[in-house]
Amino acid sequence: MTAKTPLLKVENVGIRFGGLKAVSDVNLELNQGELVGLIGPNGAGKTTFFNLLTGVYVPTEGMISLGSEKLNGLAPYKINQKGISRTFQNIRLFSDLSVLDNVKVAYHSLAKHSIVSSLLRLPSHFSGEKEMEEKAIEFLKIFKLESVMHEQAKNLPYGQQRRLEIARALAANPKLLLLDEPAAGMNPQETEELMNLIALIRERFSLTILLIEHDMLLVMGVCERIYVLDHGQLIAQGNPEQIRNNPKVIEAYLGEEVS
Ligand SMILES: Nc1ncnc2c1ncn2[C@@H]1O[C@H](COP(=O)(O)OP(=O)(O)OP(=O)(O)O)[C@@H](O)[C@H]1O
Repeated sequence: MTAKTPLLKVENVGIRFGGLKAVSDVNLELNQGELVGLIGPNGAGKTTFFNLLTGVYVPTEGMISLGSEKLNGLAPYKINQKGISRTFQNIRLFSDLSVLDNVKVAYHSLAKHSIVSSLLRLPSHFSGEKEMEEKAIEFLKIFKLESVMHEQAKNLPYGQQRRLEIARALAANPKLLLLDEPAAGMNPQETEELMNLIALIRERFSLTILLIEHDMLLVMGVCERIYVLDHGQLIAQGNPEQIRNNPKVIEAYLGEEVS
C-alpha cells in the first residue's frame, strides 16, 4: 500500500431491504491513522453501514476495499481477520465469563498454538496460553480494568463494560476499529474518560477509527473529519467546524442550538 492508498475505500455502496434503500450510493475514504466520525439522525443508516463494512450484510451495489483487498461478499470472520473490528450499540460481552476471559476469548482466534497442540495438551499449548494471558492482562491495564479482571463481565458498571468491549475488539489486532455509539448511556465523566481513551488507543495501536456517536461533544472533540448520513445518503463531509456550520446538517440533524 502506498502512502496515497486509503486504508478503507467505499465506492457507491448501497443496500436495499425490500423497498427501503437503507444505505444508498455512499462514497467514503479513511486514511491510515485517521479518526473519523459518522453521524446522522436515528434510522439514517449508520449501523447498517457498519454491517456492510463488517460483512453482516453484503452490499447490493458498490465496492468496499481495505487497502488493496476487496471485501464484498467475505464472511464477517474473514473481514475481522483482514483487519476490521467493531463494537456494538448494545454491548455484546460473554456476561458470565470473567473480564480476563472475555479478552482471552478474543485472542483465541489469533493464537499461534494449534488446535492439535491444545487437544494433546502439548508444551506449546501451555506456553501459548500463558502468552495469551500475559497479553490480555497488558490490555486490561491500558483500559484500567486490571483490578476487576476476575469479576464476571455482567457485574461491571456500565462504563467499564463499554471499555471492555473496546478492549475485546482490539485484541484481534485490527487496522480499522469501528465504534458504534461507544458513549451511549455514559455519564459526562465517563464520556470524557472515553474520549481520552479513544485518543490514546489510536496513538498506541496506530489505529484508524470510524466512530458512530450521537454525543456531539465527543464527536466534535476527537474527530478530524466527519461524514453525515441522512435517509441512507451522505449529505455532508468535512472537519468539525464545517459540519457544525453546514445548513443541510443543521436542518437534518444538529438543530439550531448546536450551530
Ligand atoms: N435487516 C433489516 N431489514 C429491514 N430493514 C432494516 C434492516 N436493518 C436496518 N433496517 C432499516 O434501515 C434503516 C437504517 O437503520 P440503522 O439502524 O442503520 O440506522 P442508524 O442510523 O444506525 O439509527 P440509530 O441512530 O437509531 O442507531 C432503518 O429504517 C431500519 O429500520
